[in-house]
Amino acid sequence: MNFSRFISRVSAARKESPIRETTRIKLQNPEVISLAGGYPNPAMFPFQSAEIKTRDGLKVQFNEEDMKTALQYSASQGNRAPDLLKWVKKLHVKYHNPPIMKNEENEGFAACVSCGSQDGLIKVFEMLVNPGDNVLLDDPCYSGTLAMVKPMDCNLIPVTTDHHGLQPNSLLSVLEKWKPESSHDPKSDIPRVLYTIPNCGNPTGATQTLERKKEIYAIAQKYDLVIVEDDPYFFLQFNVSETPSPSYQAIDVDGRVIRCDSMSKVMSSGLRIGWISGAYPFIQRLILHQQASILHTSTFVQMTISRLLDQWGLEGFENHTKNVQKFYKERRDAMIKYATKWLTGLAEWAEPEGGMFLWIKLIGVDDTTLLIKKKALEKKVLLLPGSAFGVVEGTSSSFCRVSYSFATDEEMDEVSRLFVCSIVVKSTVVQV
Ligand SMILES: Cc1ncc(COP(=O)(O)O)c(CNc2cc3ccccc3n(O)c2=O)c1O
Repeated sequence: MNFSRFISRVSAARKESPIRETTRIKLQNPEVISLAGGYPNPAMFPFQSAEIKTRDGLKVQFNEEDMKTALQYSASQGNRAPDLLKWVKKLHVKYHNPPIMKNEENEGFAACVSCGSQDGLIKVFEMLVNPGDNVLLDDPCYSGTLAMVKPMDCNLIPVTTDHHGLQPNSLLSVLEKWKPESSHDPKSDIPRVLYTIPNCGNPTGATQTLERKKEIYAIAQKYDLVIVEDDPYFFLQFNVSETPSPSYQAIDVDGRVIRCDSMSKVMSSGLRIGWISGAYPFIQRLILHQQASILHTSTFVQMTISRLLDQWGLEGFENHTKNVQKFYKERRDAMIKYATKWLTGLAEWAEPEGGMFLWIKLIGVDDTTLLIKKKALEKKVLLLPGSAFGVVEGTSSSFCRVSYSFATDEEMDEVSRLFVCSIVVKSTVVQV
């Protein structure tokens, strides 16, 4: 892989901060007496100890000595002591077994902890995209990603999806405008980046089959694309009996996959823990970005997560994720029950295989925006119109996104009933 082909001008210009370099040296050589870094003295921190109880009766405890570490600056890449990065590697060996782990150190597997995958994702785009670039994305696309890339003055190219996610033929038809060999021409405007949500998509709930992932990966090899796989719902796949649908990282023999993971759906969304992983040449650029932006993700939060994982072990984490899968599957089933009860004949949908979202198409409604923002709201129903997820600004959408993660059965029943009222009122207006 020619990694430098993918690095933006801004990212290529980043250099290691001298201050952060001293942090790295000190962490790697604890015996060194350092007067270099501007570390505040922890004796002046007001917090002395902490204890967090878990639902399964465990305790994550921080004594006075622990707090000196937990409340102090730490390495930009992520905590090494105690070691969240160790856990990241263990989880990736278990769930993805990335082929690049066999590569030489300088092109092998690496990871950088971020404040949620959103923080990591915007840094990935800033690492890969120059103004004017052509960027390929799932369409519809997670609105949080659109908020990142739309201001970047690049040309966003939608790639059609269906209830199995990204369509390989759609990707091919978009790329046929270029010759694959154009990827060797630095002056060509051939796309270099494909962003996709491989499993339990937002907003569609779609999961790409392994066959599709292999087809798409082969296309990425042919046209020399980097695949940014944004996979915060990986652990929310409902096929709890089998192993989760493999990630792109699991089939990435070239080092062209940059993977975004999140703990938001399985551990906590407010603690803001995620990580970006992939080949070291990419992760190295992200670490430099962390040094220049947030310095590092909260040391205390990283230690909280790693200390719980130390107690759980991989088996305990697996048991927890199976509980999470079971919970969201039950919520999905309830949402389908009430949507079927109230919306049959008025709307259609594909049953999500995981995640938290149901993507509903209203029959006979060209664009749901006004219906959702006005009619539904008048009935005290708040949903998201499909237009919020369109790659191309102003695109109409017959869809709306429903999140079933929080609502009770009663709320789902009532929302579906009220939503029908707003649709029926709308269609009455149309008849008149
Ligand atoms: C595909 C995809 N990629 C990345 C992220 C960000 O995850 P994190 O930074 O690791 O927590 C997300 C989170 N999606 C949402 C978040 C959210 C937060 C408050 C209120 C509403 C929210 N709605 O609606 C969302 O869809 C996502 O779906």
